[in-house]
Amino acid sequence: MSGKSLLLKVILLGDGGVGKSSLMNRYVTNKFDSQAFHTIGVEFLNRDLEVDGRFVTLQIWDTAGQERFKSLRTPFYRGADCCLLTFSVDDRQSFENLSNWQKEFVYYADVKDPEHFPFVVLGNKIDKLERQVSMEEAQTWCMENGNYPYLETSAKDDTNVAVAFEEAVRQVLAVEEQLEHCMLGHTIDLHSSSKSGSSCC
Ligand SMILES: Nc1nc2c(ncn2[C@@H]2O[C@H](COP(=O)(O)OP(=O)(O)OP(=O)(O)O)[C@@H](O)[C@H]2O)c(=O)[nH]1
Ligand SMILES: [Mg+2]
Repeated sequence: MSGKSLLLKVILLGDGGVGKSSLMNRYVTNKFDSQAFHTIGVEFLNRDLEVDGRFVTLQIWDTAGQERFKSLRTPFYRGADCCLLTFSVDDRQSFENLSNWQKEFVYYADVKDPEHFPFVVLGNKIDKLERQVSMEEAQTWCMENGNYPYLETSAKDDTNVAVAFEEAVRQVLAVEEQLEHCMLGHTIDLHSSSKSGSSCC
């Protein structure tokens, strides 16, 4: 199955101004705009990549973080394979709002099994000297809220941007593999007289 290209939808959520559009644009067009405008509603861009031998078309959905655009962004959460919860390391409030973003996503995307949904947390703008959130604090939040991967990025300097999107793909593939494994377990179970089939689901 490694020959087929997989279409994955990943969605960037987080407060207005944390750098979601800048991360997407850096990754897809390798450009950075220091005077970027706030996003209104949603925008998306595609990029093809290969991760661990799998060919993937990543459809990156960039949403408007400002509260007044809530009704324009939430209809687009459904069908997302991965959610990138983004904050800015120089903006404490954007870090404290991560839980709200997570809840908003789970609700509007109608995620059936939130505990196993692949979230990845990004602390952006690490090029800035005046930090308000330490790496340790962000890592602790990730551990306590679902053991999510945490990556520190800079869209400006192109630090860890590709790594972040690749990690999103890895998280989705890992969940997919687990599901395949479970389904295989059930198949074996149906034809087996013993009750020793897989019970991972
Ligand atoms: N220093 C620095 N500035 C950044 C970085 N990423 C984004 N910015 C700047 O931060 C501002 C906001 O960036 P955006 O990408 O528009 O933020 P956003 O999260 O898309 O904001 P909304 O569309 O309102 O939700 C812009 O002026 C960017 O140039 C970064 O890594 N480092
Ligand atoms: Mg934006």
